[in-house]
Amino acid sequence: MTSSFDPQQLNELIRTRRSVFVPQFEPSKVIPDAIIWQLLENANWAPSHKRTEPWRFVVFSGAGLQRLARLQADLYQQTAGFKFNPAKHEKLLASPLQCSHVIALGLHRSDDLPEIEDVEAVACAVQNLALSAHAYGLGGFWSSGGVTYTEEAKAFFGLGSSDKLLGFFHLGYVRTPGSAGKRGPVQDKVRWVAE
Ligand SMILES: Cc1cc2nc3c(=O)[nH]c(=O)nc-3n(C[C@H](O)[C@H](O)[C@H](O)COP(=O)(O)O)c2cc1C
Repeated sequence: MTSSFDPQQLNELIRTRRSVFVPQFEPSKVIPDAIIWQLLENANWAPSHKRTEPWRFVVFSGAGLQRLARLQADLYQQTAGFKFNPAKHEKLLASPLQCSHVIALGLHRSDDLPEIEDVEAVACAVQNLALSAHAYGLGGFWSSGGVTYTEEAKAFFGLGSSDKLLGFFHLGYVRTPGSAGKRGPVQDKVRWVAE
């Protein structure tokens, strides 16, 4: 079977995708929801063992970003204890408002698979989302900070007690591109057995 895709384009897309962080976003420039749906559709085409499709997304935009900011900051205040850091609290309040959209990344547990397979499938979905954002000329990054792994956050994102919140994908138009990426040689991570 011959492919109608250009592998060079895919190589370029994958290798030039960079995490673009909130201070690099164009403030107050909003991505059309139709594009966000394309990113979500591509995320939904990720593979999953037994087709459990464990990814669950909650999209925040407009006034929803303020709700997210308030929720994160309040939850952090309630759960941080002696580690409470006012600068972190301030950042949790401010950073969603500098994004076009923030997508909470949830994992819905399947009863008949090891948890790691659900995590793997959600990670595939998030990578589809990240590459799609890059293809549309958007910036974004996966954050697992803030309230990500707190039990208290789950209910707000429609997750049950055995489900997981894996973080947030922040999205915006790029004002300041990141520096070139860097990876160690793939040869150092591969063992090739041919005989
Ligand atoms: C599961 C996961 C969690 C991450 N969490 C954070 C985070 O909390 N804060 C952050 O600045 N970057 C986070 N990142 C982004 C990484 O810092 C980034 O991917 C890495 O530096 C490589 O850069 P690149 O994405 O431009 O190739 C996360 C990435 C992954 C895959």
